[in-house]
Amino acid sequence: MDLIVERKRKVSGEIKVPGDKSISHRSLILASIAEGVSKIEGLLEAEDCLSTMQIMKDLGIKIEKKAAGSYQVYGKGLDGLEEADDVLDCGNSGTSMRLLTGLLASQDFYSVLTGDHSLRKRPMQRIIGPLSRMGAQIWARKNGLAPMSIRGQKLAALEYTLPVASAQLKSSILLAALKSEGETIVNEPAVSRDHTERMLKGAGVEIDIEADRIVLKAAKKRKLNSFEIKVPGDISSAAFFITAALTADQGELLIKNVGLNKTRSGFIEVVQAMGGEISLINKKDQGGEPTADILVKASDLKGCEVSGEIIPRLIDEIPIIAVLAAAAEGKTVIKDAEELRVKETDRISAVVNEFKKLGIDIEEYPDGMIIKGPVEVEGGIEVESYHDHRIAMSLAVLALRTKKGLTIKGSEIINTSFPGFKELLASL
Ligand SMILES: O=C(O)C1=C[C@@H](OP(=O)(O)O)[C@@H](O)[C@H](O)C1
Ligand SMILES: C=C(OP(=O)(O)O)C(=O)O
Repeated sequence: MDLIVERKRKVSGEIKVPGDKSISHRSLILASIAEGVSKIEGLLEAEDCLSTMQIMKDLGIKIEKKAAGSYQVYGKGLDGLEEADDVLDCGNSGTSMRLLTGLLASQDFYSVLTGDHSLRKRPMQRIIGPLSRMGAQIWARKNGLAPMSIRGQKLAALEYTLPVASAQLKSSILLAALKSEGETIVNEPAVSRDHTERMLKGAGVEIDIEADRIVLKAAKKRKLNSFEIKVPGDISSAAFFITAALTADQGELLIKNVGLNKTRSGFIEVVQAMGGEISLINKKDQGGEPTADILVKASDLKGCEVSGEIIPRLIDEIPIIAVLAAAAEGKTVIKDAEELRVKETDRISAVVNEFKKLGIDIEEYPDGMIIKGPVEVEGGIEVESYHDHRIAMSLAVLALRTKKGLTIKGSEIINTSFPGFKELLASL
């Protein structure tokens, strides 16, 4: 499907973005293995999270929709899942596949996980390795690609240092370890999003979170209490609208109730380093996650360097940071971000290809890119989504400051994380 986005030089209004994708996946999974009924409000009803929901239903969990975004999950405890009678389909969602492989590795039955053509190219050896050391039996295609099949086993505890800062890998190990008795320790090379740890703790599991070292305490038998959660707005979705407002000629945008967990909010620090006028107001704590309203104004931006420990705290925001960079005065250097090459598409080459088509000064590096701005973009052409929601949305925001707009091909992929994006962008 084509998405046509015209030039728009004033961006203002008050909006809300849908619920956080990472927290939504985890709410569904943890509620399913908790004891009794959990209530989720503000769940992200996007294709990725609906894949996780369908899989939990396929594993015998009753999940009832009460209203838009509002669900009741009838958890059956850590031993309550049942073997599904068919293949479990994760669609486009790496989070579903990696977290659920961990969970299913310790369940006493057989499972097969697959996904769409993009997910079937993404690296799964990174989870198969540590899970196998715990005793898991997992088979994959050559080079550790899905479909994967799992013969659930009793697993041993593990101390493991992640080779990459990945919350999916960390969470996969923690979920696998829940039914083992010993102490499982995960060390990270840099801090990645910590929603799994916070939510496990909230559900009564004994877990110590010391920045880059997570300790799941030894226990004869663990149990998760059921919970009620209000999922905050997704900072990764808000980033597109923050960028639209910052790169406009005029206007002021208020985005209500966005999750601002430190392990996720590197994007806000980059906006500040670039001189963007952004303020966080009405700060709150919402079920163990910090939230705020974000007020952002059209700003003169300057280039900056984005590298090192901040990268995992803004990993999904790098394509939209590239859009900020193209509007900023001077050079923006993005490095240490080679993980972008194994997302829904190779996000470094996707951004570089499409920006070059548009006449933006951009250079590609193995671990990032250098962009020199500001650039007046003519537009009036077609650009590609590469079957990647974040590439599609980044190009849609870039289109707002082109002279002749852009046609974004394959834009239906946006529904994997942000249903209603097109309408919200048009409403500004
Ligand atoms: O755990 C999560 O919810 C996620 C972790 C990140 O992936 P990695 O763990 O591969 O870095 C991120 O890119 C993804 O969108 C969501
Ligand atoms: C990388 C992403 O998601 P996932 O890994 O769950 O497919 C993303 O949403 O940008």
